[in-house]
Amino acid sequence: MADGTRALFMLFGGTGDLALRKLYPALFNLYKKGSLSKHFALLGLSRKELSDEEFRAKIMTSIADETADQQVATEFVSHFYWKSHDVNNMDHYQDLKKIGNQLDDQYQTGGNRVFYVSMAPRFFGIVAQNLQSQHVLSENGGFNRLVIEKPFGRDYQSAKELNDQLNSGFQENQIFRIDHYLGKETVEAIPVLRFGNPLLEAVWNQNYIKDVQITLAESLGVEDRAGYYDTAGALRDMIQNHTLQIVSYLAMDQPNSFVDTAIRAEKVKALESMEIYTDQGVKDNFVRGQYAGDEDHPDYRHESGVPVDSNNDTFAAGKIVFNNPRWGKTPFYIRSGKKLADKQGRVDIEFKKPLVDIFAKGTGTPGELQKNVLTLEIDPRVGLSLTINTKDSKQGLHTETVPLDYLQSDNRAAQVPLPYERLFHDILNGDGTYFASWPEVAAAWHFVDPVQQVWDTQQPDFPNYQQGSMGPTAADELLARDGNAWFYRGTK
Ligand SMILES: NC(=O)C1=CN([C@@H]2O[C@H](COP(=O)(O)OP(=O)(O)OC[C@H]3O[C@@H](n4cnc5c(N)ncnc54)[C@H](OP(=O)(O)O)[C@@H]3O)[C@@H](O)[C@H]2O)C=CC1
Ligand SMILES: O=C1O[C@H](COP(=O)(O)O)[C@@H](O)[C@H](O)[C@H]1O
Repeated sequence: MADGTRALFMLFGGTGDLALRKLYPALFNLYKKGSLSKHFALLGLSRKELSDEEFRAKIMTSIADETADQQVATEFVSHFYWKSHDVNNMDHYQDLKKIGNQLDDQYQTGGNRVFYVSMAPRFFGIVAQNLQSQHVLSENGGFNRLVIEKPFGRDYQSAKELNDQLNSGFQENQIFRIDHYLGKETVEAIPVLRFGNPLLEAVWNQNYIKDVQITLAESLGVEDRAGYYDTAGALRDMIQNHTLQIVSYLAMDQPNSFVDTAIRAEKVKALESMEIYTDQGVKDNFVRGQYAGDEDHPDYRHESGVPVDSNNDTFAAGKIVFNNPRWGKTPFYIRSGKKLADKQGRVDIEFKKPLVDIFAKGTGTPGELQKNVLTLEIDPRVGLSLTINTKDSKQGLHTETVPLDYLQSDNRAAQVPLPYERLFHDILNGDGTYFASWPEVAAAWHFVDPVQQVWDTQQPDFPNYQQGSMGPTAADELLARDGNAWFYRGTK
């Protein structure tokens, strides 16, 4: 990993939930695998007053599940330091500057700095601006990289304002907008599946693909995040970012080479060719939902922290139409929601049937040919399968469908890097392939904003789906109108 192994991390929100649950374990895994060398240090920051030792004890707890080897864990945490820091207090940045320089010298970091803002979104821009104006950026010839958590704005306008703030101190190639779905094994594999297999890429278009379905379903509800979630909803929380990012990898044209700039350029073109809906288009092509209660579980409006009159969407589904030659008539259906039948992240690609079914009038009792379906499983299993038509083993000609399957083994799954581990690795390498660029984020908001605007002005008929179902019936009708149906129906 060349010089990327040398770095000083400044982690804003160092005692936060995300840092403790995801970020430190991911860094620890990189350390165990040798991707982080002895030339790294991490300065944890928040308003809390902690000693280095108290901070290190928190890190030990955070990484406890990742190792039984106390010596490696102790070595790792010895690289961690704490500074009480209020991001609104300018004086505090002077301390950051001094400590940063000391740690650079002590760990010979080469002046490389990663600023990770793992805080509430209202602080993203403030931190970026203050780092620049208070001269905390490395001036020793190393790199300066800014990592921003989600959500990136709540509409195009707020995202643009945030982006302008970030740009005051950082250039686009220094900004890493985290979308943890892009660190998932199956999502990262999409470009390889498509561009590494001519037999797939040759048919990856409207001539052969009937429709594409993306499902990011969760069985959990809003849990303890109502404060955030009730201001976001499924459309902003899961569709604008994770779902449309997956759409972009599925829909883009082949880049000239597999480098981040070329890939991002193709992703943007795909996202910008999505049809932006009029108000009527939104009504025809998008469905929202909110879950009902049952005898054992409250409905969404009675979850802790949710207003009893909330019209927030806990489910969103839609149809995407592309105005480009590759996809012209092929719809992409997307859906995501909470309290659905299963935790299930997947892509189902339905191919067209042969124009003529020559087996339909054969001898015996022929079966009807079925569509080929390529399924990419993202969560909880990692795998892929392709259903194909073949002959069954009985006497006479009967067709049947069999799957060609790949399912990741438990053994292999145990070796797979965590999503945040992959993303940290890429940040250290300066590789933005699996991060959302600003034009992609902007295009996604341009698509989502009209939907949200219509929803904001219309009273929904909530609640409208049962917990444990796959969402409102209107989401099934959306596909039925085109003569299609969701391939994945849930296991309940
Ligand atoms: N938690 C999760 O599972 C996920 C979180 N995210 C995103 O990650 C980010 C962080 O979320 P999460 O960890 O849950 O948030 P938390 O509320 O758990 O942590 C927020 C952190 O910010 C610190 N903080 C708050 N105000 C200030 C201030 N003025 N100056 C300095 N530090 C401050 C807090 O510490 P203190 O009070 O001591 O100052 C705390 O360390 C958010 O953008 C969220 O959307 C994204 C996906 C999942
Ligand atoms: O970004 C988010 O993702 C999680 C789902 O992530 P997963 O990796 O568990 O599939 C979702 O629960 C959360 O609401 C959203 O903010």
